[in-house]
Amino acid sequence: MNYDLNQLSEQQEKTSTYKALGRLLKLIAHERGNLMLAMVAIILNTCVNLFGPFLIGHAIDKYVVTKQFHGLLVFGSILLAMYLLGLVTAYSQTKLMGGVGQRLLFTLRNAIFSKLQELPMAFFNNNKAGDLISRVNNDTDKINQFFSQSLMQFIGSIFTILGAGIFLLSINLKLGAATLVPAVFMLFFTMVLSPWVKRTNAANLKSTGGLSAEIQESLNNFKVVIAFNRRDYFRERFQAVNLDNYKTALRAGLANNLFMPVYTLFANIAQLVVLSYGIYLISTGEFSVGLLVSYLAYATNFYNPLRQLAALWANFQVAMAGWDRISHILTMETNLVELPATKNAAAGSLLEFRNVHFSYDSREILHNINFKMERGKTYALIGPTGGGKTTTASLIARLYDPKEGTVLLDGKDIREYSAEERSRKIGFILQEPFLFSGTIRENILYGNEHLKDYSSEKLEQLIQSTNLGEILSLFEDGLETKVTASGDSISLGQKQLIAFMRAVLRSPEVLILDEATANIDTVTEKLLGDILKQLPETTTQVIIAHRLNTIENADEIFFVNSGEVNRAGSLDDALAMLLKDKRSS
Ligand SMILES: Nc1ncnc2c1ncn2[C@@H]1O[C@H](COP(=O)(O)OP(=O)(O)OP(=O)(O)O)[C@@H](O)[C@H]1O
Repeated sequence: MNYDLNQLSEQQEKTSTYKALGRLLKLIAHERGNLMLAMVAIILNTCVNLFGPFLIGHAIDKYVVTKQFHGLLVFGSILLAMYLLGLVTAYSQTKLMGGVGQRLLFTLRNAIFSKLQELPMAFFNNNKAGDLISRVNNDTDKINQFFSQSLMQFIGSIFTILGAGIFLLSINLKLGAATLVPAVFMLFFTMVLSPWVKRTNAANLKSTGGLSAEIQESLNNFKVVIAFNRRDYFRERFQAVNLDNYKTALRAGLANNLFMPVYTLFANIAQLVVLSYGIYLISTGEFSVGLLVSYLAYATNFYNPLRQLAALWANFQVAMAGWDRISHILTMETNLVELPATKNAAAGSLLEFRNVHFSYDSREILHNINFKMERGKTYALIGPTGGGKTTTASLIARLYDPKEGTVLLDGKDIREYSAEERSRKIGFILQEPFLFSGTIRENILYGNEHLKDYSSEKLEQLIQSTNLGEILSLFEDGLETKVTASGDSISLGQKQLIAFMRAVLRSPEVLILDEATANIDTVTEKLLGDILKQLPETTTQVIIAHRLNTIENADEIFFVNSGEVNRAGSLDDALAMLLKDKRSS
């Protein structure tokens, strides 16, 4: 599956707007009641606006021309009541649709975020966090803006246009037809221009995503930026994407604002037609002054909402471009599907790689790998940098699936385990452990749901009984030690210690340590070694290490390099293999 969202957008640029709209409307299907109420409000509002000019024209011909001014008072009162109804209906529809828009925003953000939680590593390897943030924050808001501010105006405008059109044609067919001719040109102009408007808006949203990704990258790497004094480097990169964003925004602005002046021109031409043709008809006695006044108002009522539609149409195109970007995420599926469980798992090795091939992209990283790991034993993976150790460990933890072949856990294809079962069985301490802002206690509880209701005392007892007490005592405030966002308030070694406690407390059947002690002093490293020795006898350990002293107690050593995983025999053999590799490279 292709997980690159930006590449996908290019391939699917021609998605039909109406299909996309259909899918979006499904998301607010449960708001049917509110939508209907808002619709009633907008229809009432439209009727008020449409009948006003008719009543005024009628009053002029019947009471002003004949000088019966008492009737004007009655009509004035009716008009006032209608305008008040207009106020109430306009307020109601704004309030109702504001709610619908905000709830849609809420639902969309939840849906995208839950989808992001389901997607596999490959998705995150292919997309920048900043771009994803922009989709969750910015693109969803574009849709909210359309629904809460524009949709009802949109529908209201269409009703007003239809109503005014009917009045125009029914008052005088010839004059009505002449008045509507400019509208046909407007329709044609809109149809031709819309796809381009949507494209320019999509390019602008993509560029906003790129801008957000750039900011995120430079903020994440601020230490390197400062240490190398390369602020100018990121400044230049930022300026480049900012400039691109500025240009795409200008283009989108130009596209969005092109409708309005053109529509205004057509509306003015229509007024000219009404005036000149209308005066001609009065001179021939076919038309009255009152009717012409009403007629001018209806022509305005027809063309003003059309002009408003121009602005709303641009908002609609922006919202649809945003929705395209969001729906690409929502339609993504994880490629790590769960296979139906087979009944009889053949008992045997705890872990087995059977004819495994793996590549991230086109370059093969692991080629036809076969090995077994037994329960309760300790295995070491060694090899040169970039040799494929972390990749092998990632396949054991099913962060990825092999392109070919099978990884078996406890005799069963690893794909048959549910994500919960698998993560209960396998503990993984990553090269760069990630901590959440909060306390050590909260970080330890992450992934250890069964300990959630433990009191601090009970948790401390457990920590002592699993021999982790000495590690915890290295932190001044124990379990309550504060960890700030992304764990920058503590050292890398301390992070590894917390990740170590988190993994050991889960009592996994397989514990993978990927360079897990690389940043820890020798005394503490020995302490961790002692704790590992005291893990249940059935725990299988897979240790990835560059420092050979950390693996001297391993039962078996695998040498991972150039797509192969080979048994290294003794520690001396492993060292010889490493040296040979160094010399030949
Ligand atoms: N997400 C990824 N996308 C594309 N290629 C990757 C990715 N992760 C790793 N690789 C490539 O796969 C190869 C093996 O990487 P891996 O991290 O497994 O090596 P390693 O032996 O663990 O290295 P180290 O000792 O430096 O941690 C490397 O050439 C690396 O460039």
